[in-house]
Amino acid sequence: MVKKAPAPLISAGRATVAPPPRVLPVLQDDSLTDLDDLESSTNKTNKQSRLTVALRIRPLSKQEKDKGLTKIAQAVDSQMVVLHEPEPDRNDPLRQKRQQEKQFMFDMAFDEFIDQDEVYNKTTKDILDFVLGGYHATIFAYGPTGAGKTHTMVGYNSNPGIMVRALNDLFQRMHEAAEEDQFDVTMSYLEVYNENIRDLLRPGTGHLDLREDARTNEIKVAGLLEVKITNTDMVMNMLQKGNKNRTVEATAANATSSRSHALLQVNVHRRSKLKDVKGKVKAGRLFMIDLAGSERASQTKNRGQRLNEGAHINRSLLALANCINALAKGDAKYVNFRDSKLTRLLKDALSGNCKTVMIAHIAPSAVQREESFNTLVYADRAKNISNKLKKNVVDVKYHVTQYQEIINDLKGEIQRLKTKIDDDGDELVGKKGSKSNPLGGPQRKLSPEEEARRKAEQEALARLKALQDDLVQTFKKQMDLKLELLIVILLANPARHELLDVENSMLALAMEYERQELVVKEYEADLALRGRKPKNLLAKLDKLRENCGQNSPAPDDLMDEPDTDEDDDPEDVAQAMDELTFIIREQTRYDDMKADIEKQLDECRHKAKVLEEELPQQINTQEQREVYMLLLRVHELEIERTELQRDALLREHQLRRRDLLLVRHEMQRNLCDQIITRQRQLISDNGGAVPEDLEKLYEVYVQELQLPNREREQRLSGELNLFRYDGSGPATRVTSSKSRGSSDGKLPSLQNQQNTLFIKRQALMTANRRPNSNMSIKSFLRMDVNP
Ligand SMILES: Nc1ncnc2c1ncn2[C@@H]1O[C@H](COP(=O)(O)OP(=O)(O)OP(=O)(O)O)[C@@H](O)[C@H]1O
Repeated sequence: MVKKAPAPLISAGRATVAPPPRVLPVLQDDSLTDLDDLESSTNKTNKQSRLTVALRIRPLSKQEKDKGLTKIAQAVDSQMVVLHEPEPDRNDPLRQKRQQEKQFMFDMAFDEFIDQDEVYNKTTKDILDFVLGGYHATIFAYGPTGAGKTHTMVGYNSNPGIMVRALNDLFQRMHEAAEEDQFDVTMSYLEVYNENIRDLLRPGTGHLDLREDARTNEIKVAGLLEVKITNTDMVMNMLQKGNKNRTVEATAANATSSRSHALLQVNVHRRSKLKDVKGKVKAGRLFMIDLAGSERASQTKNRGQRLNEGAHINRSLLALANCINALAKGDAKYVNFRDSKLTRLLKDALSGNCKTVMIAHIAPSAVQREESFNTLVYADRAKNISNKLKKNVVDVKYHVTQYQEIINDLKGEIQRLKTKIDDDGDELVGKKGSKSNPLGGPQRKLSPEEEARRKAEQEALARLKALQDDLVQTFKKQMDLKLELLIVILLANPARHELLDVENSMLALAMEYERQELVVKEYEADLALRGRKPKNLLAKLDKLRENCGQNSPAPDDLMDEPDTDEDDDPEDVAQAMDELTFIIREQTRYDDMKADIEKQLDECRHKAKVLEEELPQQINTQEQREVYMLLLRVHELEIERTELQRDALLREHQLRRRDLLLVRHEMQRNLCDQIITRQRQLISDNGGAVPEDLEKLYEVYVQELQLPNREREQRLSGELNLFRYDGSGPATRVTSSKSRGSSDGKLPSLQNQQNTLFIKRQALMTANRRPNSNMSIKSFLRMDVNP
């Protein structure tokens, strides 16, 4: 029996991991708020996450090259894979008629030149944030035997695969976050061999059973060893141990063929070291799976035991393929996960609460064409599978209690010490004064020095008390001000009385401003085209804003300046100006309120600092010092709590704002579409011929609309680089890199191009409105526009 090369040992930062907290059952928290970037790939309305599918093609092996095999599979770009037909058989007319190549699109495509690091970075690196944020994630390698699955997932000492890289990275990140959070990490490693589950970390335990948790529907392996890991060295040891125990044999198709499916599971419990009032623990889970490869007996030339293994492997992979088929059709109800242990283990990854990445593998040579084609088809189908994502938050009851206890203890301690100080003060007075002379004897007259000392002590005590009260007041005021500031930031429109909608309203104001500004710009452009005197309305608005900023006494007057032009402004323009004036004043008002509160807060902070410096000098006894320290601590804790609440609200607010921005981009996009479509219609109505280069540019535009986002950006910027409009003639296709873009060597921004289109459309419409005027397409194109 051949064993796989041991897992590599690469050292990385160590992270110390705290002992596991006592946990209550797993809660499902639907919020996805701390995963901004990853969330963009999930549908926010139903929190569905589509399975991410990557396709990797391995290089031809030396033996394949020696045999003169040619490559028929190729990644033509970062997403598209093409599978060519082998040389057509002249004697087979059916084959000759077959389409010469098949194209497949995936989320990512990696050709032979893409190294392990890049594959890891693109498929898995970001998933770690997901896991550390309390989500479940699975990365699994799929494909026929010898296609490179183990190479990708496990790798070699010198060139480790995803499992090692992910665990190293995980510990690195935990190390970086160790100041704020505590982590509790466990791992288990198992294989499914001949439909039996074996513990790779404790192979002596025999076959293990699968159980389904009736409450959570989670599949569990009974008796599987779960090792608590605290650093990367430990992880590497465990991985090496597990890989040594994995069943690997030489076949004709692969000298180190995995005869089993290997599943590495890492559980990460994360909780805040800060006094987290919510007391939640995020329970993330990462599955990394190296499947055995499907095989054809003719290719592997297996006999006996190997043949039996192959049959088991094929059967479980067939069950997996059936599940993929059913899930891709959206028939989640009728998916039969029970057909094999593999599919039962993968149930969550394929249809549950899990962010899943499938890395499909194919070999490039013509000999494996059938297997490659099948893999591509299944990988393609898998793209249609979606999972429902939920953050897994574990409630740790004692965490909250503990936090409350800290405050209660501190308060109790303060009370005890205060009482002690009072008693000491009384005792002091009793010893020295008449009121509580314990002996009841005649009072001794105090010497002038004693009298002066007593007076000084009393004064010091009174000062200390006053300072304490002052400090408490300042802390309170500071907290009030912080809250007030929060309210001001959030409260953009007092009329609506919706605290959390402030920034949204501000944004809405800004959007409305842009919209109204467009009306004014359009009007100014129209005036310019008609040869009328410009009104400089925008400059007036700028001035108004400037004056508002300087608190000029009567900004209203600016807008009431008599108009020198004989015509009044059209109604819509006048309305737009009114709106714009109103918006500017509103924005200025909110800016002022915000600045005012911030100033008060600064003053308060300063005062607190002075007091904090002053107070210790007045403290004479240890007890007083302790009271002071405890008081500070209590207030610090309370401020901390307020700040946490504020951060949470701000964060929520930022998310809303981002949503609004998306809506706004979409609106802009629609506007552009309308402009382009109507402009084309106008050209066609006027019987004008669209120049070829402009037509091509339009084709690019239409194609670009149909492309997925990332490719859209690349393609559009590439294509736009080829076109240039210099204002002096028809747009030209530019070939030399030097002459690309505008005169300053830069490509005009998309926004500028849209503005250009917009202004030209206006010009054409205005010109054609005039009697006896019909602007030609040529002059339209030649028009000198400076958007
Ligand atoms: N991207 C790659 N670059 C270089 N060599 C590769 C690559 N992928 C695979 N190989 C090599 O191809 C051979 C087969 O790869 P591997 O064992 O990973 O295949 P597999 O899909 O896991 O096969 P099986 O299902 O039989 O276990 C190995 O010698 C491996 O080193």
